[in-house]
Amino acid sequence: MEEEAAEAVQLIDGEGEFAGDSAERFMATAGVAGCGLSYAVISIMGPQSSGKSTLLNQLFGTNFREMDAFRGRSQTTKGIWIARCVGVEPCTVVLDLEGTDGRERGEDDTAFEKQSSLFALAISDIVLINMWCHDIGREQAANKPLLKTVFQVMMRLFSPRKTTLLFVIRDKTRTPLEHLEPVLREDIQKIWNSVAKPEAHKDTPISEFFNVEVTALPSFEEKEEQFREQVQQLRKRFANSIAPGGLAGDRRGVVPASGFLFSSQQIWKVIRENKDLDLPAHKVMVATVRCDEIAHEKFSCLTSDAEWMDLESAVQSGPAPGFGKKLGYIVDVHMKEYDKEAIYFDEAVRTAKRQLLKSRVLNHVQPAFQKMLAHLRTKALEKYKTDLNLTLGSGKGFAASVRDTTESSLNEFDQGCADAVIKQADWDYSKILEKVRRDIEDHTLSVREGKLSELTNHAKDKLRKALAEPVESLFDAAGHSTWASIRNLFKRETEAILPEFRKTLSGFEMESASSEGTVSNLRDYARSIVENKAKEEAGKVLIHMKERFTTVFSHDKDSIPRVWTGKEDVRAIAKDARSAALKHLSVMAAIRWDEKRDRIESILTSTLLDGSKIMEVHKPRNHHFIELLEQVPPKYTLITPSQCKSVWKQFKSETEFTITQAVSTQQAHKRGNGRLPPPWAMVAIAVLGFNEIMVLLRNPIYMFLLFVGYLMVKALAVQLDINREFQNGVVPGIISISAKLVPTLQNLLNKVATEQQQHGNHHHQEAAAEAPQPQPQLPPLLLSPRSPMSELRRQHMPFSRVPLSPVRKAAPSSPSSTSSSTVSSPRNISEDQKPSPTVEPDNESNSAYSIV
Ligand SMILES: Nc1nc2c(ncn2[C@@H]2O[C@H](COP(=O)(O)OP(=O)(O)OP(=O)(O)O)[C@@H](O)[C@H]2O)c(=O)[nH]1
Repeated sequence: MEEEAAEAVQLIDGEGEFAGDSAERFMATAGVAGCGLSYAVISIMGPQSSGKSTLLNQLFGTNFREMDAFRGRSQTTKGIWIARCVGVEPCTVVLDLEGTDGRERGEDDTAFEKQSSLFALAISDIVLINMWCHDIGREQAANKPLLKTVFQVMMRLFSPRKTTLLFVIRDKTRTPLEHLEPVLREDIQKIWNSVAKPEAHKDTPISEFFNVEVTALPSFEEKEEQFREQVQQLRKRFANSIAPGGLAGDRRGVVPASGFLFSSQQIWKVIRENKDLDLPAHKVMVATVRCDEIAHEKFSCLTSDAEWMDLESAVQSGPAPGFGKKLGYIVDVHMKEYDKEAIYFDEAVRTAKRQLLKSRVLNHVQPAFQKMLAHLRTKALEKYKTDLNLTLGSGKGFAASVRDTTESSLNEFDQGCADAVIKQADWDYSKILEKVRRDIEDHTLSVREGKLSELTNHAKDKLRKALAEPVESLFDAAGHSTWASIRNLFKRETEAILPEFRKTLSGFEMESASSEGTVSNLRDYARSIVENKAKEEAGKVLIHMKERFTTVFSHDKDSIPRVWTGKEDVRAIAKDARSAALKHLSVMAAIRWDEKRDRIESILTSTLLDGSKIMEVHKPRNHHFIELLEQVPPKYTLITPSQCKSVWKQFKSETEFTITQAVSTQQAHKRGNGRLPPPWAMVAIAVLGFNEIMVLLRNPIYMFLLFVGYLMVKALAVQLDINREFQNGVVPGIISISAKLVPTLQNLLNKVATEQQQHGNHHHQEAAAEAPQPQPQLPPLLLSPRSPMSELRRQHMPFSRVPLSPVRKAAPSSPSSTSSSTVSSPRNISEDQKPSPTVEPDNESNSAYSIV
C-alpha cells in the first residue's frame, strides 16, 4: 500500500547552518532513530534544475520542492533537505542537495558545493549523480567539475566509507545505454586519474572507494509515461539496498540510526571549519556522545522507576523481602535497555560506557543495600539475644548455648545477605558479617560477665550466710577450741559450696587456670569473711572481756547471781574472772589459720595476768612480747602485744571497782548480821525498861494489836508484790507502789473495823520499820564505760538506798570515763546490767584495794 508522501525538512539551510530543531523533529516523526543499523542514506547531487527533486519525488514518494516548469530554470533547492522515502524497506532517508554551478551563488562560489558534496559522501550509502545525457563525452560537460570535486573531497576522508555512485543519465537519447556507459566510465576514470591523491592512495583504483553504477531515464517532460515506468523499475533497486548484493551491500562504517543526526551535525561542523574529517575518530566520538546520552537516559529511567522507588522506601523502614531479586531485576531491565540502544555503536566505547552506567547505577542503589544489611545486622543480633536467653533458660551450658546460637544467627545473617546481593554487583558483605560477629561477641561478653557475677554473688551469699553468724557465735564463746572450730567450719562450708560453684563454672568452658582463679578468689572471699568478722570482734574485745569477767565474777557455777555474804573468796573469784577475760583476749589477738599450737595465751597469761600480782600491773618483760610478735605474721595480727597491754590495763581499771564493791558488800553483810547492842546496853535496857515490858506482856490488847499490825504489813507487802515492782527499776517501782498504796490500804481497811484501823495504822508504821526486809540484793558489779565513776560510786555507796537499774542502756554518745585505748571500739558499746538485788552496805571500806 502506498504511504502518504513524507514531509521533507531542511537539514542545512541556505546559509550553511545546521537546522538542528527541524531535523530533530524529522527524526522523531519519521521514526528513524530506532532503526539501529538497518537504514540507508541516499543523496542526490547534480547541476541545478536538472530535475533532481522531480526524480526523488517520483522515485521515493517524497515531496521535495520542484521548480515550476513554466517559470523558467532557476534554483529552487537551497541548502540540503531531507525526507524519508515512502514504501522503501529498510528505512531509507534521502537528501536533496542544492544544485551545483548554479547562477544563484555566482561563478566563484564553489565552497558550498564542495562542502555539501563532502557532507553527502561522508554520510550517504548511495549517491545519485544526476547528469544530462548530452554531457557524456563532452569536454566542457557540466558534471565534470562536480565529479572532480567529489573525488577530491573523498581524499580528505580518512578511511573513507565505500559509497555507491549511481549515475542517472537524464533525457536519454536513442543511443543505447550499453554505448553510453563505457564512455561515461572512461570519463570518470579520467577524472579520477586527474585528481591529486595522497601518496598512500596514489595507485588505489576507484573501485576501492566507489561502486559505480549507471542508469538512464527518458525525459520527464517529453516522455513522462516512459519516465514514470522506468522510475518504477529503478525504485526496485533501492529495496533492501543494504542487504548483501544490494546497491549499498558493501557499505562500511555505518553510524547507528540513533546517532545519525548527531553524527551529521558533527560532520557538517567539521566540514564548515574546513578541518580534516577523520571518520573513524568521528565514529568513536559519535559513539561516545551517544552512549553517554543513552546511559544518562537509562540512569534517569532507573531513578524514576516506580518499582525501584517502592523498594527503596520499603527498605528504609525494615528488611524488604526479596530485596536482591527485585533490585537485580530492576537493574537488569535498565541495563538491557542500554544494551539494546547502544548495540550498534563502537564496541569499545559502548562497553566502557556500559561499565560507567553500571557503576553509577550500583552506586545509586548501594545505600539501599547497606540499609538492608543494617536491618539484617540488627535482626541477627536481636535473634541472637532472644535465642541465647531461650537456650540458657533450657538449662544448656553457657558456652554450648553461645556456640549454637551464634552459629544459627550468623547463618541466618549470611543467608539474608546472600538474598540481598544482586548478580550485577560483587558487593562484599564480609565486613558487616565481621561486625555482626563482633556485636554477638560483645553481647556474649556482657551476658557472660553478668552470669558469672550473678553466680559468684550467689556463692558469696551462701558463704556469708554459712560463715558470718556461726563465726560470730564462736567468738562470743571464745575458748581453747575457737579457732579449731572456725577452721572446721570454714573447711566444711567451702568444701560444700566451692565444688558446686566449680561445677557451674564448667558450663562456661573457661580455661582451667581462669576457672581455678575464680574459685580461688571465692575461697579468698570466704577467708576474708572470717578475717573481717575476727577484726570486727577484736575491735569489741574490751567489752567482751568485761562481759566475760562479769559473767564469771558475778555469777556462781550455776549461773546464779552471787550474793556476797562474806564467805566467798573474792580474790580467787576475781582471778578466775580475769583469767576468763584474758582467754578471750588471747583468742582475739590473732587469726589462726594453721593448726599449729601457739603460745599466745600462755605468754599473755605470764606477762599480763601473772605479772600483776599486787596493786598494779608490772611492766611485761620485753622478750615475752618479742616472742609473741614472732609467733604471728603481721597480716594475721588482730591485736598487737602493745594493744593487748593497753586493753588489759583499761580492762583492769574498769573492773577494779566491781571487785571493790564485792568486798564492801561482804563487809556490810557481815556487819549487818552481827549488829547487836553491847551487853551493858542490853542489861540497862532490861533493868530500865522492865516495867514497860511487863505492862506490854500483861496487857493482852497490846499483844493483840501488835499481832494485827504485823499481819497488816505482811498483807500489804504481798498485795503490792514489792519484789516484782522493783524489777523494772527503782524509780518506776517507787512510783508504782506509791500509786497503789492508798487503794490497797483502803481495800484492806474496808475489811478491818474502824477502831482497829487507826491502831492498825499506828502499828503498821512501827511494824514497817521492823518488818523483815526482802532478801537483800547486790548492785550490779559492772562498770559501764559510759557511766562516770563518781555516779557509779554514788549508786553503790552505803548511804545510797536506790538500787541500780537493771535496764540495758545504749549510749553511743556517752563519753567514756576511761583512759584512751588503742583498741577502737569500747567507747560506743552498751553493757548488760543484769538485775541485781539491792545491797545496804553500812560503810565504805578501803580494804577491797588489798585484793585489786
Ligand atoms: N528536460 C527535462 N526537464 C525536466 C525533467 N525532469 C524535470 N524537468 C524540468 O526541469 C525543471 C527543474 O526541475 P527540478 O526537479 O526542480 O530540478 P532541480 O534539479 O531539482 O532544480 P534545483 O533543485 O533548483 O537545482 C522543471 O521545470 C522540470 O519540469 C527531465 O527529465 N527532462
